[in-house]
Amino acid sequence: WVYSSIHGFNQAEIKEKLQAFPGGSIDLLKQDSGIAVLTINNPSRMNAFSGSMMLDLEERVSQLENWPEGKGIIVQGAAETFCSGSDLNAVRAISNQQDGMRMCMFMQNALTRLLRLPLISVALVEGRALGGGAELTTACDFRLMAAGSVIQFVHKHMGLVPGWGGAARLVRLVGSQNALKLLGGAVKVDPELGVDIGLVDGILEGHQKAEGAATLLQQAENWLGRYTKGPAPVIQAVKKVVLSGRELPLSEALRTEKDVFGMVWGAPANLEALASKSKHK
Ligand SMILES: CCCC(=O)SCCNC(=O)CCNC(=O)[C@H](O)C(C)(C)COP(=O)(O)OP(=O)(O)OC[C@H]1O[C@@H](n2cnc3c(N)ncnc32)[C@H](O)[C@@H]1OP(=O)(O)O
Repeated sequence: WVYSSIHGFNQAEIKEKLQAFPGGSIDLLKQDSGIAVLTINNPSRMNAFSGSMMLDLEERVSQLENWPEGKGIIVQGAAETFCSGSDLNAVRAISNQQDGMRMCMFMQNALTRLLRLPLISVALVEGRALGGGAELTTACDFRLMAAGSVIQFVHKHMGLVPGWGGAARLVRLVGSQNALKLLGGAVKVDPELGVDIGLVDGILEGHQKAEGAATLLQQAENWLGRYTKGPAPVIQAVKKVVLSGRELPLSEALRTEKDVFGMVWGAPANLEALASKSKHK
């Protein structure tokens, strides 16, 4: 948690406020494969985040934090587009300083917890990821874009900067020079530019209607499958050591790595591998 009561954050207050802006949902499907699909679902507003969807998001993240069999997660938008950011109707209604700060802290908490899940996460971007939608993509470990899609930090055009943690994460992903260009120019990032600057990890074939053709979700599941093959405790351990390396100072990250190593050492997957005398040719 980035913010708690010691930072003057009153979660109950903002939850009550957000509840007053209903519409849409965040849907979670946990699959037997250990891959969950989280869908941003508000098609009549291009999957913009209503207040109740912000609350839903936090609830879904809590459910994923308690999923021992989980290995990966794909975040997608409903109806062939990703997410157009915050719902501008809600934004207008809470445009005062105090509510804005509370919403910002609430969303930073939720998205930080999403990124810190012990699951390998992928944002599957089809259509547009705008404003807060672009920020959401940075709260995943990887981003895959369908041909013709766009990620755009449109905040400057709204007289804003990112507030859901998107700027801090973007700098870590693409470096400060590229982040400054993307935010300062509100640049439309297409899949090719995304790959060039290291924001995007793969480009998916356009949505194919032909019978037998893989859907974008299937393509994303296949892509993620390379990294989630194996027992859940091992995949979760992989995510934990990378996360600590990414977020913590070196000595702390090393101590965390030792603790995580202690959890997999001598555990069933390790003993099975030793017994099978596997060769890594
Ligand atoms: C810290 C967070 C910062 C933020 O996220 S600020 C919000 C940033 N996002 C935006 O400003 C997006 C504004 N919307 C647009 O640019 C366009 O609607 C967009 C997404 C390019 C789609 O354009 P079109 O394909 O022409 O479709 P359209 O404009 O007719 O939209 C269809 C319906 O969706 C609605 N919509 C789209 N984005 C929304 C949003 N963010 N909040 C609330 N409603 C939104 C839009 O008003 C329209 O509704 P209606 O059919 O007129 O009732």
